[in-house]
Amino acid sequence: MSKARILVVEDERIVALHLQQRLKLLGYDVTTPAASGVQALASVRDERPDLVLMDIHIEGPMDGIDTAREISRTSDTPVIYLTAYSEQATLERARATRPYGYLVKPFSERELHATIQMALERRDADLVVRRSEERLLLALEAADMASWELDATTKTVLHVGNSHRFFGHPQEVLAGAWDGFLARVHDEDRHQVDRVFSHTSDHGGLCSTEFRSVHPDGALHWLKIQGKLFTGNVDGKSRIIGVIQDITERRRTEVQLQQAAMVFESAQEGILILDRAFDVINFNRAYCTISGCQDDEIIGKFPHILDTSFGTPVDRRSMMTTLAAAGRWHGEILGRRRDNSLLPVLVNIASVCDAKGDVTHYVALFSDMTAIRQAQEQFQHLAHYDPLTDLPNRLLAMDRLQQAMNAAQRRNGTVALLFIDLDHFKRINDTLGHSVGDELLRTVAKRMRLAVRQEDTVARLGGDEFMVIVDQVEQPVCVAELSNRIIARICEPIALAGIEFTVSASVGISLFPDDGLTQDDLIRAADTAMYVAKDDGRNRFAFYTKEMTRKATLYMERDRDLRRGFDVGELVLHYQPQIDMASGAVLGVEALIRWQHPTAGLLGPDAVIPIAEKSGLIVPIGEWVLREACAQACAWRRAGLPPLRMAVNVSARQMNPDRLPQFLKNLLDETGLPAEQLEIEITESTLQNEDNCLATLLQLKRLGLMVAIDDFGTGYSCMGSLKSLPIDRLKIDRSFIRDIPEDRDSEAIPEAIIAMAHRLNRTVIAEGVETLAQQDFLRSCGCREGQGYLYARPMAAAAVAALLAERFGLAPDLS
Ligand SMILES: Nc1nc2c(ncn2[C@@H]2O[C@@H]3COP(=O)(O)O[C@H]4[C@@H](O)[C@H](n5cnc6c(=O)[nH]c(N)nc65)O[C@@H]4COP(=O)(O)O[C@H]3[C@H]2O)c(=O)[nH]1
Repeated sequence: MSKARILVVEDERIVALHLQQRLKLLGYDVTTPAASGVQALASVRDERPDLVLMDIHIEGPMDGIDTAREISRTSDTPVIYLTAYSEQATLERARATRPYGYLVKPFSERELHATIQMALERRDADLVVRRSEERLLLALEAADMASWELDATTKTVLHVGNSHRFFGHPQEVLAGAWDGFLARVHDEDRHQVDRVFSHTSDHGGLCSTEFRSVHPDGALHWLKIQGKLFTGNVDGKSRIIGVIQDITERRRTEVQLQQAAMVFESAQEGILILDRAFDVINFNRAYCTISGCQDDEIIGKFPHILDTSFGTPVDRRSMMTTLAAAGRWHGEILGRRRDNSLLPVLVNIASVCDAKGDVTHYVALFSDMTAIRQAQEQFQHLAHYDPLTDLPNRLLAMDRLQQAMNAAQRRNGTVALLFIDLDHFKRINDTLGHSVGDELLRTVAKRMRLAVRQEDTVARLGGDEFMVIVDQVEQPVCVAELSNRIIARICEPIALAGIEFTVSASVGISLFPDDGLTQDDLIRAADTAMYVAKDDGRNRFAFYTKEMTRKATLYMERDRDLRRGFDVGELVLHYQPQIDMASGAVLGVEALIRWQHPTAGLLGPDAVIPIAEKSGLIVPIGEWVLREACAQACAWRRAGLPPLRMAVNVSARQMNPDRLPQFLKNLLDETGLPAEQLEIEITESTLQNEDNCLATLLQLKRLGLMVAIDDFGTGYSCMGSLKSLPIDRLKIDRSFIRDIPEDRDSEAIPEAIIAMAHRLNRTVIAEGVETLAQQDFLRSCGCREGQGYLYARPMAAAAVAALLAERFGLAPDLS
C-alpha cells in the first residue's frame, strides 16, 4: 500500500517544515509546502496530493478557507484546517466548505495521525459514493430515465433529473411546491397524478403512473413515473424517490398496435398469420366466418380454405414459387369452406422477412367475393334480361340471333325470326292502366315461352314487341304452326283487374338465309311482314316476301313525296255539290281532296289518304282541309252566294276529343263561319272502332256542328245504336245506289235505310247518284238529297262559284 501524499499549506516556513518533519515521521509522503493560496492550488493541480493540511490564516489575497473552497471545486482532495484560534465567523465560513477535519494547534502526533486517517477514510468512502452515484446516473441516462425525489410530508419536489428532457423546463421550474410540478402535467392527467402521489402508503409505498407532460413548445410527452416511499431513514422525513421515463414512443407503438389489432379483428377480410411451413399461428374472426372453421380447427394447420384436394385452381407449388421470388402472391380461387362447399375468394399473401431478409412468416388475406360475384351476375342479368318479363332483352336476343345464324351457316340450316306485336295494346294500356298493361305483358311472355321449345329464344324488344328465334327450322310449315300456336296461346282469355278480355297478336316471319344474311336484314324483313299481318286484319302471321319490301319501299317513297307535296302546297280541294233532288237547288258541297302532282297530274284521295293515314300525316292534312274548306265557305259568303253546307271528311285518327273540338272552335272563331254550316263526315267504321269517337262527337255537337255518317250501310253494328248517337245525316253508300234499278234486290237496303232514318228523325243523302232512274227510285223512297255525277262532279272552287251563280242568277264577286 503506497504512502499518502500530503500537502502542507503554511505561510510560516519554520512551522511548515516542522509539520512536514512530523508527518514524515508518521510515515506520510509530503510534497513541497505551499505558502499561499495560489501555490496551494498549483501544487494540488500538479502534485496531486491525497490530502491538504490547510492553515486558515495564510498571507495573500486568499486565506486558507478561500483556498480550500477552490480546491474542493476543482478536485476531490480532502482538506483539514489547522488553526490556533479563530473567531466564530471564521469558523462558520470554514464549516461551509465541508472540511474533512480541524486540528487546533498545538496538536499531538496522535491527533494529527488520527485526523489524517479519518479524513483519508472519509475521502475514500465519499469517492465510493460518488462513483456509485455516477454509475447510477450513467445507468439512468442509458435507460433514458432520470431520478426524482419528492418530500412526501410537505409535498415538495426536491429533485427532477434531466428535467429538460422530460418536461422541457429547467430543474428550478419543477422543483418546489407540488402545484408547480402539477402545472406541467396535462390537464386530463393532473388529477390522476395528484391522487397517485397522495396515496402512496395505500399501495405499500409504491407508486407508478403514466401521464402526459406539456412542453413549452406545446409538444406532448408521455412519461412514466415510478417511486417508492422511504420514511425517516435519513432525517426523519418521508420521501418518495424514483425514476421518470419518457414512454412517448412506447405509447405510440401501443396505439399503433391497438389499431392494428382492431383492424385485424374488425376487418371484413379473413386474415391469417402463417409460419414458414404455412401452418396457421394466428387468425381473425372474419376468417372463421369466411371459412366456417372453428377456432380449434385453424391453429397449427394448413389453411383449410386453400385446400386443393377439391381440385380448386390453386397450384400450391407455383404459389410458393411466386412468393419466394416476388414476396407476394394474389389471385382469385375457389376456396373450400369447412362444410366442403366452394366460394370465390380473392387471396393476397405476402412474405414477412427478418432483418437478414429470411422469410419468417406469411400474412394471408382472404376476401369473400360471393356478394360481388352475385352482384355482377345480377348486373349481367339486368343488362341482358327485361326486368318486367324476365325474358332476354334486345341485346341478348341479338347475340342469340347471331349465334343461331352462325350455327345455321355451318350446318346449312335455317333459322326463323318471328316478330310479334300485340294488337291494340296501346288501347288496353291507356284504358285499363299501366299496371294491367304490365301484367298483360307478363302473361303474354309466359304463354309465349310455353308455346316454344326449350332451345328457342323468346325475347322482349320493348313495349309490346316480342321476338322468337327458332333454331334449326326443319320446314317453314313448322314455323307457321308455331306462329299459330303462339297466336292461339296469346288469344286465350285473360282475367286482369277483375275484367276478362282477350288480346291478339300479329306475327311477321323472316327466314335465314333466304330473307337476309345479316341481323339487320332479317329484322327488317320480319318487321315488314309483321306490318303486313297487321294490315291484313291483325291476329295472324305473315311470312316475309320480296314483294313486301317492294311495297314498303314504294310506300316510303310515296310518303316522302306526299310530305313534300303537302309542304309546297300541291294539295287542293275540289267540291261536289249536294242537291235537293226535288228542286235541283244546291244545298251544300262536300270538300274532296286532290293532289296536283307535278308529274302525275291531278291525283284523287287514294293517292293521299291511305298513305297519310299510315304515317300519321292525316292529322295535319285533315286540319289543313278543314281550314281550307272553312275559308272557302267564308269566301263564297263574302262573294254574296247563299250560305252553303260545307261537308268535310274527318279521319278516325283525327277524332281526338282533346284536340279536334278545340281546333274547330278556334277555326270557327277565326273565320266567323256559323257552326251549323260546317258538317263533319265520319265513316261508319270510325264510329264503330274508334273509342274516342263518341266523346268527340258529343263535343262537336255542343259546338253546334252538323255530323253525317259516310258510307252508311257498309258497317253492321251501328244500326241499333243509331237512335242514341249525335248524328244529323246518313249518307247512303254509293255501292247501294250503283245497281239501282237494274237489280231489284239492291233496292231493299237504301229503302230500309231511308225508312229507318225517317223513323229516327235523321236526314238522308244518297251518294253516287248517276242516273235519273236512281234519282226517281230514291225520291220514291222519300230521300230528298242526292250527290252524284248526275248533278255535278267534284270541281274546283271557281267552277262551283260559277255553277252557283248560274243556278241562282248571281254574279258573285270572287275577287
Ligand atoms: N262513281 C261515282 N263516284 C261519285 C259520284 N259522285 C261522287 N262520287 C265520288 O264519291 C266520293 C264521295 O266521297 P266520300 O264518300 O266521302 O269518299 C271520299 C272520302 O272518304 C275520302 N276523302 C276525300 N277527301 C278527303 C279528305 O279531305 N279527308 C278524308 N279523311 N278523306 C277524304 O276519299 C273518298 C273518295 O273521294 P273521291 O275519290 O273524291 O270520291 C268522291 C266522289 O268523287 C258518282 O255519281 N259516281
